[in-house]
Amino acid sequence: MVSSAFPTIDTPHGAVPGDAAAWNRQRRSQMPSHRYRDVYSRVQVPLTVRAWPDARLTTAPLWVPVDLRDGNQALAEPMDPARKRRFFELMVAMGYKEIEVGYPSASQTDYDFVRLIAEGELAPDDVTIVVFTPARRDLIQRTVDSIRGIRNQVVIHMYTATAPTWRDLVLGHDRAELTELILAGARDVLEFAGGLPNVRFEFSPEVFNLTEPDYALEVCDAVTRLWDATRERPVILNLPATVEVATPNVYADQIEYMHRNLARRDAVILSVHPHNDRGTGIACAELAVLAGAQRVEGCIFGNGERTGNVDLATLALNLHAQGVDPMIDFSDIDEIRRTVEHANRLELHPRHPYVGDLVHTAFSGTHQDAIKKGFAEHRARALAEGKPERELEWRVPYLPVDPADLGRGYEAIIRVNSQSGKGGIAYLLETEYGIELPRRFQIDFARHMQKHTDSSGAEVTAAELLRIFEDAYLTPPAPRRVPELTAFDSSDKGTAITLRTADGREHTSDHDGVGPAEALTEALARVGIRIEVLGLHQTSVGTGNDSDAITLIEYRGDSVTGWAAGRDRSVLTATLSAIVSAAETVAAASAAAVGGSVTADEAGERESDSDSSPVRAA
Ligand SMILES: CC(=O)SCCNC(=O)CCNC(=O)[C@H](O)C(C)(C)COP(=O)(O)OP(=O)(O)OC[C@H]1O[C@@H](n2cnc3c(N)ncnc32)[C@H](O)[C@@H]1OP(=O)(O)O
Ligand SMILES: CC(C)C(=O)C(=O)O
Repeated sequence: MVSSAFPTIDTPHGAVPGDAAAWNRQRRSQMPSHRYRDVYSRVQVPLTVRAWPDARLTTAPLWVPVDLRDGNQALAEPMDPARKRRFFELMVAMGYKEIEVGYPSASQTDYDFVRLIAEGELAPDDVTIVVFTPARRDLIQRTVDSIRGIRNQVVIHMYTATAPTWRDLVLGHDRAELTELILAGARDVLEFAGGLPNVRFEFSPEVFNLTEPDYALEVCDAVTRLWDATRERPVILNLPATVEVATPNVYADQIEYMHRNLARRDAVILSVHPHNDRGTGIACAELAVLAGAQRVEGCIFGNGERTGNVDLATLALNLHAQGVDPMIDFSDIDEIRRTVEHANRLELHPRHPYVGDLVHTAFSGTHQDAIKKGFAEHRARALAEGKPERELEWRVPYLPVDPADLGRGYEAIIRVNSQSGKGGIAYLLETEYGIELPRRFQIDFARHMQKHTDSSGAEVTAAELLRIFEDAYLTPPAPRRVPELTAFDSSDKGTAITLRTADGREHTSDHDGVGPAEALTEALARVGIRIEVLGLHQTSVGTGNDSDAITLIEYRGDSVTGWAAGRDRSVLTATLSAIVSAAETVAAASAAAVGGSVTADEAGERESDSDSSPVRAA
């Protein structure tokens, strides 16, 4: 219940409590939003019952990349022939079967590229070539000239804007006059290309999304009648959201309206062509397919006029990520990206869906922890089910798809900065160096890391992580206080240990019935350094002949608890080093403590010279 004494803020679903300042701000901002109510208002769609909200995407639509036409016309520097060719070959290799290759009447480069296809071996037989033209006789003729002799299936794609603002301001025609202009163009297309058996036709009422639905329907039906659309020679009706102006549900309604009401529906391939002005081009395309669209035009990674055409890569990989085969090969997404960036001379954003440099990377601790656990579960399930990891159902949290599906490795998945936690740190050391850290050690190490990242503010690479690990655990504090271990002889009968104290005296002791770690702690106790090893963990760094053993110990001294590590080719020496390193911290803490327990961190700075190891004999 909202108290009447308390200010409220209006929301789309009623008033909610809010503070007075927010309330005042909300009454009026400086934005002149009222200017946009009429010009770009959405059209009214006469649809009362809609099926699209309950529909599901179960198969890929027909994809038509228009990078070489719509994408190209949006570039500051349109593609040169070499770039066009490389891009075209990429699209063919990825599996696209229908490709809009240009606007042959617009430029010699576009014309020549179509001729190159017509005269050469560039396009495999099963690839349909689409050429684009306005409804102008001279330009239609030139377009048809460009495709002479081509062996491939061809689509001649004719367009004219049909929305009121375009009719009034750009073309200067009312509805009837514009219909006549369009039909004249359609007749020209028929006259020049109707007799070519490998040619089909496409019509786009440009700015369909701002065209009155009844007029869009009238024009489209008139065109399919004139072109005599049949199941054998279907006509493509492409309904563009040329400038995206409304929420995606409105576009879905518009498409469903056309889908239900078009004449010759079974002789029409219903196509959509969303742009991305509101940032919802993807949603428009997906909902349009739910609403009846069978074909989608767009650009790979979404180049195109203003904010771009709909991004075909994201659309396809969205399908992939929900278990539907996109029918296009994205298994080397970085190579695709390199070619697209080269052709367009535009870089992709690091957070671009599926392909950006950072889209498979987690910096934040809880995400890293979840990913690490997800990977561990994935590997364990692969072993348990005896299946290759690449074939298992994917359940790793925060990664909607397995980066390996896109040809990416796992190196970039976890990166460490001040937002990271123990999980990410452990993951990086394990994947880069093979060092496996026990959970309690991870917690301790994460504190060291946090100090480092808080003060530097920067990202930490795996190599820096290893150095911080070495400084924190492998390098004993200075000055040295623990007697030097000069002899360590272990046999079935027992262990003899010699320690040399600072005054040069040697202390030899025998230890029967205990392991090497316990023997050393006993020997240290005899020279006054009491240390208890609470836990001992073995791991290694590196692989094969280049690997070193690492021993991690959790210890308790008189006034200090903590972790220490030792590293050596031999497991025994690594273990003894870890104990001596712990003993150094205990001795330093005893020297420093005035009472109470201190942690290893508080016991003193560690020197960075790793040659200072006091273990000599083992
Ligand atoms: C939404 C889209 O992506 S549409 C595609 C847009 N792409 C491009 O424009 C790139 C290629 N375009 C070009 O190279 C040139 O604009 C050309 C060759 C097509 C035409 O050039 P020009 O003859 O110099 O005309 P210009 O571009 O200045 O103006 C367009 C004219 O065509 C008319 N027009 C525009 N679209 C169409 C159309 N689809 N059908 C018929 N006429 C049209 C305009 O009303 C204007 O007529 P006007 O001169 O009588 O006022
Ligand atoms: C004319 C069509 C296909 C177009 O490019 C657009 O509307 O953006």
